[in-house]
Amino acid sequence: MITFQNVTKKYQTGAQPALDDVTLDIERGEFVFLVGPSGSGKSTFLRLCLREETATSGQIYVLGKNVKELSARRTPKLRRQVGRVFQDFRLLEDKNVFDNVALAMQVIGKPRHHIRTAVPEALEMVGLDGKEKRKMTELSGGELQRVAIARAMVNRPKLLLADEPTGNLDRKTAGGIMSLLDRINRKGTTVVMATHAYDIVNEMRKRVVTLSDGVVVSDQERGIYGKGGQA
Ligand SMILES: Nc1ncnc2c1ncn2[C@@H]1O[C@H](COP(=O)(O)OP(=O)(O)OP(=O)(O)O)[C@@H](O)[C@H]1O
Repeated sequence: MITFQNVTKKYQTGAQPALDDVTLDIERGEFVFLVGPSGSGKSTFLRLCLREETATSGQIYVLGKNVKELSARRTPKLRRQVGRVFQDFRLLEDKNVFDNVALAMQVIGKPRHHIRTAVPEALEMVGLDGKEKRKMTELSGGELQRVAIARAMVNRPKLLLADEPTGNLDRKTAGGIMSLLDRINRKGTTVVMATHAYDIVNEMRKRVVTLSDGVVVSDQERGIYGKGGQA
């Protein structure tokens, strides 16, 4: 699903590489936590997967495609096949719940009748059925993240990349979001989640890849992080 072969990423301004000779395989169906201190390279890893940044050296394969060799025309196609969730939700404030999710289908030209059935299904999956008309200002943080997850999943991607998706949520709300991501994974979507939240990582007992200064320092099945774990 994702393969990094000896990937190094140096930003122009940085003296140290953000990722330094990273080799990693993520298989179809896995749930992987990417952990490590601030600045260890987690977001860089996720951005490289979608060619938002290009590797300085090494090879990256995502969904069977060599990311470096993708033409400008094919890059958007890859991005459309990958769902994404962020700490700050990135929703459109002036649109309601339905429209925020529908937009992900409209931009890729899905027909209106398909949107009319797929959006309510996605909202039901995240537990927001009945809230289609709500504005973003009328939702809690947890609900906003559920809208963002519905938007990420409405086109049924095989891969979901989540960058600190619980960072703005309290512990209990974060737990609800993690149950939802777990359910999405169990239905077959590969999930890669960058996080600092050691309590969540330790509870979930999934694969944990730990980065430190751009280097993979550990990779554990059913791993733990912080307090008794790595990093
Ligand atoms: N656009 C950029 N230009 C220059 N340097 C960058 C850029 N983005 C990230 N870096 C640097 O690359 C390194 C890795 O950053 P990255 O954002 O990938 O880390 P992170 O583990 O996601 O951190 P955080 O947990 O704080 O989000 C850091 O030293 C950072 O300062």
